[in-house]
Formats: sequence, structure tokens, C-alpha cells
Amino acid sequence: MIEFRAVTKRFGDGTVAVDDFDLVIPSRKITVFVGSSGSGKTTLLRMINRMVDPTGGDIEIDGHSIMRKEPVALRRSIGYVMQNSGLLPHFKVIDNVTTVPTLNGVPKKQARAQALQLLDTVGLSRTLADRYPSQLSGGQQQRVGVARGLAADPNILLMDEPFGAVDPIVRAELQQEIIRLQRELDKTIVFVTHDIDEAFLLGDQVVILEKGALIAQVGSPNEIMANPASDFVANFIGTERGKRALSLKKTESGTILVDSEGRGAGVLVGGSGQ
Ligand SMILES: Nc1ncnc2c1ncn2[C@@H]1O[C@H](COP(=O)(O)OP(=O)(O)OP(=O)(O)O)[C@@H](O)[C@H]1O
Repeated sequence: MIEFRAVTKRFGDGTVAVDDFDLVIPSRKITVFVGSSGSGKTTLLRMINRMVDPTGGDIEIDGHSIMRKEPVALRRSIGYVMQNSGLLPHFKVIDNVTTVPTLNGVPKKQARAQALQLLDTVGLSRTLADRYPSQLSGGQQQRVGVARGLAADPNILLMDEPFGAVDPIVRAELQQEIIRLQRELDKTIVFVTHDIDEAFLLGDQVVILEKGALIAQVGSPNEIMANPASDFVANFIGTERGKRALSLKKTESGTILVDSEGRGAGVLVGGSGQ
């Protein structure tokens, strides 16, 4: 469990990116921070592994304050995946994946064998191990980024808009991979996105943020959709419009669900749609 307690981050120029933030992030679930640009998502994420230190409050992991942990060791014990994969361009795929375990003292041969297994885990062929990042597609690079994030076998995996730069089809594949990986590996994943559909697809817990990391609403996707806490949330998640504003329409052949444009979106199953 990760717990934020009254956490504030004021940067040197006076910008308050995070203002008095409280949240419990449950273990072995996916928590998604979603909000518009500048709402403080990345700052929240980076405070978990001390890439950014809070200026107020405390963050605990399993009851222990991160402020008492050595930042470099903490950072190496938590997986981090960022947009554009963050791979080292002059390192081969395999060396990108083994960097952190090697720094942690894992013998080279063992680190290499584990890295090859991780390529399997993220759905990449082992034949790509000796390529350089520029010789991979964007989606393959992101998979390597995920393998690298998992390399030290961390309990916590932080993901900062990891699929922002890939095309929608590859993005959908990668989203399914994350759902599968979470089920298989049982990690605590904290995921940042500005895409509410991605947040609802991946999140067990979704945290909708306004400027200053003010929590507009926190809950499961179903809770938020069924009961938006404010007009801001309703507007942000699009309950009034688009594919989330579904209504029943009677047709000659039965009752169907239509979206706000009147396009067929599905049927109600279980008899109530007839
Ligand atoms: N190093 C810094 N110095 C000063 N201000 C910063 C710094 N890093 C971030 N900020 C500011 O803090 C606020 C929150 O930034 P943050 O990157 O956390 O937002 P975000 O929600 O992740 O945005 P995006 O979706 O655009 O990545 C913004 O106003 C940003 O300009």
C-alpha cells in the first residue's frame, strides 16, 4: 500500500504542483491518475520514487516513510516506465533491460537470462535482444520499456503516459498487455494518463485530478460513471455526450442501446432489452 499524507510540492519558482494531497493506493491493483495537462499527475508519480521530493507531508510505502529511504536505492527498487520508452539509444535491447539488475549486483549472465524471459513476458521475440532501440517500432520500444521497468522485479510499477506516443491500434494492444501482466505478476501499478477511456479501461481505482492535484473524484470506473461527483467530473468523463451517453431505443426487431448520435452501440442482455 502506498499512502500520501497531506503531500505538497512547491517548486523553486513558487508553482504549487500538488497541494495537500491525501490518497491510499491499494497493493496489487492498478490505480490511474487522470487529469488535464498540468494537473500534477507526473509530479505525484515522481514523488513515489523520490525523483521529486515533496515540500510538505509524507508518503509511506507499506507503513514506512520514503523520506527515510536512500533515494537511489528506492528508485532502483521501483519500476518506472515513461512515454517514448526512455531507452538508452546506444544500448542494445538486452542491455537496456539488464541495466538496473546489474547495478543492483545481479551477475551479468543471470541478468541476461532473466531479461530474455522478460522479453517473453512482454510479448517480444528474443530475436530482438541484440537490436538497438531505433531498430524497433514504437510499440516494440514501449514493450522493452515495460520489460525494463519490470527487470528488478519491483512490487511497484510507475507508468507515466507510457502509450501516449503510439498509434491507437498498438495502444489498444499494449493496454491489454498491461491488464494481462497485472493479473499474472500481481504488481501495484500506478499509471498516469490524460485519456479518460484509458483510465476507465485499466484502473481498478481511478483518481480524477484538477489543477494542484486536487482530487475531483476517486473510485472505481463504475462508481464514477454511475455517480459523477460534480459537473466537472461529468464533463470530464463525457457522461452527457459521445459513447458514454447511451440510451435505449425501441426498434422493430427489439430494443437496442444507442449513443448520443443515435448510432447503435450494443444491446442489453439478460432479457431486459426485449
Ligand atoms: N521542475 C518544475 N519547476 C517548476 N514547475 C514545475 C516543474 N515541474 C512541473 N512543474 C509545474 O507543476 C505543475 C504540474 O506539472 P505536472 O508535470 O506534474 O503535470 P501533469 O498533470 O503531469 O501534466 P502533463 O499531462 O502535461 O504531463 C505544472 O504547472 C507544471 O508547469
